[in-house]
Amino acid sequence: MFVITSKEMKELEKRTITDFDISEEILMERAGISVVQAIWNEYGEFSNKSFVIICGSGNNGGDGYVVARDLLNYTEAVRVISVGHPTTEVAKKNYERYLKHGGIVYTYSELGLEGASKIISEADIVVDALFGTGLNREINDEELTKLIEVMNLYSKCIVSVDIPSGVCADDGKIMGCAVQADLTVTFGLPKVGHFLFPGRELCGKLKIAKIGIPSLDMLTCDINKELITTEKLRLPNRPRWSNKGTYSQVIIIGGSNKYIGAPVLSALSALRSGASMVKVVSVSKVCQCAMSHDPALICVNIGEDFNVEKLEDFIATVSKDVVFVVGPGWDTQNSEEKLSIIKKLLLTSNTLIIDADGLNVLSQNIDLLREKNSSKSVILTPHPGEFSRLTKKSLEKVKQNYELVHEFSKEYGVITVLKDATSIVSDGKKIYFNITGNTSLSKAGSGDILSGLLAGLISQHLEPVEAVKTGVYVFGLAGEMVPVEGMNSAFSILNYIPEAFKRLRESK
Ligand SMILES: NC(=O)C1=CN([C@@H]2O[C@H](COP(=O)(O)OP(=O)(O)OC[C@H]3O[C@@H](n4cnc5c(N)ncnc54)[C@H](OP(=O)(O)O)[C@@H]3O)[C@@H](O)[C@H]2O)[C@H](O)CC1
Ligand SMILES: [K+]
Repeated sequence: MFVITSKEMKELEKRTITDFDISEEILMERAGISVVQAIWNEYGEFSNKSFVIICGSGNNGGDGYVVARDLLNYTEAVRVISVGHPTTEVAKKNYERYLKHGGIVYTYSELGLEGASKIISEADIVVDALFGTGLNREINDEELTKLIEVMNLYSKCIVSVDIPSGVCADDGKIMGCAVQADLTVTFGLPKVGHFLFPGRELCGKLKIAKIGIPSLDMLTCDINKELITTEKLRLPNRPRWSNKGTYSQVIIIGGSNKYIGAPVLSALSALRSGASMVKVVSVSKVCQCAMSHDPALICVNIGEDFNVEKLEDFIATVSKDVVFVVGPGWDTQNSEEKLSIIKKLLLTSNTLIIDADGLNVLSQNIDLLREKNSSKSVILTPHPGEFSRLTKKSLEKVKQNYELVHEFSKEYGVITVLKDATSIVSDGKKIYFNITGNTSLSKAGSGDILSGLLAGLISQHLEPVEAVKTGVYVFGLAGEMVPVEGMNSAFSILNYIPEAFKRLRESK
């Protein structure tokens, strides 16, 4: 499903109006009616319910007046609190129509905070039509801030029109203060702010209503952002005649005497996601740990401690058809030598996933990525801390920064997975958001599982970007399958990976 910014939404709206002769009025009418329908579907019939609609001065408020008018068809218990007189032609029209239908409007300036609080607390459902995609600055007006606080404090239930007022549609950030909705009904296509935190949390349940905007193909509009959903995801093809040689080997280079388990988690995850042969190349203790967990793993022991020559010798023997994962549990000692290993791996034509300390080492010389073999796919799987080191930008600046993920991937010719509660993937062309998962994944070791899972999918010949999309989605699903959220070790997530794949296969 495509995801858009407020600017893109305005462009789609404009083309719908000019190229398809569907007026702004029709769009607003349909937007308002779709909110009423969504409320009915969610909360049941209206005869025993009371409503208050908080309308701002723009078209979001205009939608609110349509909602109010349509609700009058079902109940008399409808009130509007207007915050500023409607300023656009269509909003004005719908304000007038509501009045003509006998609708009651209180102005916030006359009611004051106390009066507004009373009306809000008495209503069963508060419809938030204060600001939508037109919010263009921080809300710093004291009276507005107080109103939003009162809505959050006293409402029994809030339904936001398009987006919770105060949430920036383009990045999900709170612009001073914001409404916490129970249900949000958006129009046409979801906006980025619906999927990035805190906006994602403030939406409550999200419904996407069709209001008559033609498809992107018809509008000849190129949108480069998508939400990862099951329909388009690819799964590996495993022909019945295949044998272990049909698939690529997965080779995990990582682990240290400090972090013994990380590469083992990665390796076990690769097996769970379908890899046929997984090697762990590491120090003795890691190899022992790997063997004790699964004798089917193949270990290449480089000695008691990190040994660059032995690693180089091993890499020289590796055939073409391999997926490398470098970094889980590596630690950052001997970073110069480790950097030289990454350089060697970048020169092979095999797919390379760089994770964890592999990324921390790489951040000392990011330009190494420019030397990669041109036919090669490189995947980086940073969490925000690692991405901050890679880009030399503050954590604040990189968190959820989908444009940066996009630019970085384009600049270095890599696929980047910025892992977070909403993960962001880019191959430098498109941007994908993944929203599966929960806090069962917020655990040490879960990143190692993801890198192994991606390697397992690529070993079964999925295109790297397809593997990444499927991988992050399935990884999230596996996290959601933990019986009690958060009460788990990362290790237990491994058990849910096959089941998560099954669920994805069945849902297609
Ligand atoms: N896009 C579509 O296809 C459709 C959209 N609809 C609805 O329209 C809104 C967007 O409407 P718009 O009029 O562009 O914007 P808003 O209603 O969200 O807000 C604009 C008004 O708010 C003022 N504003 C903005 N930021 C602040 C702030 N921080 N503090 C105070 N006031 C603020 C702004 O004032 P200006 O001074 O900047 O002019 C405007 O007065 C969309 O979200 C949908 O709900 C359609 O009806 C259906 C089709
Ligand atoms: K709103």
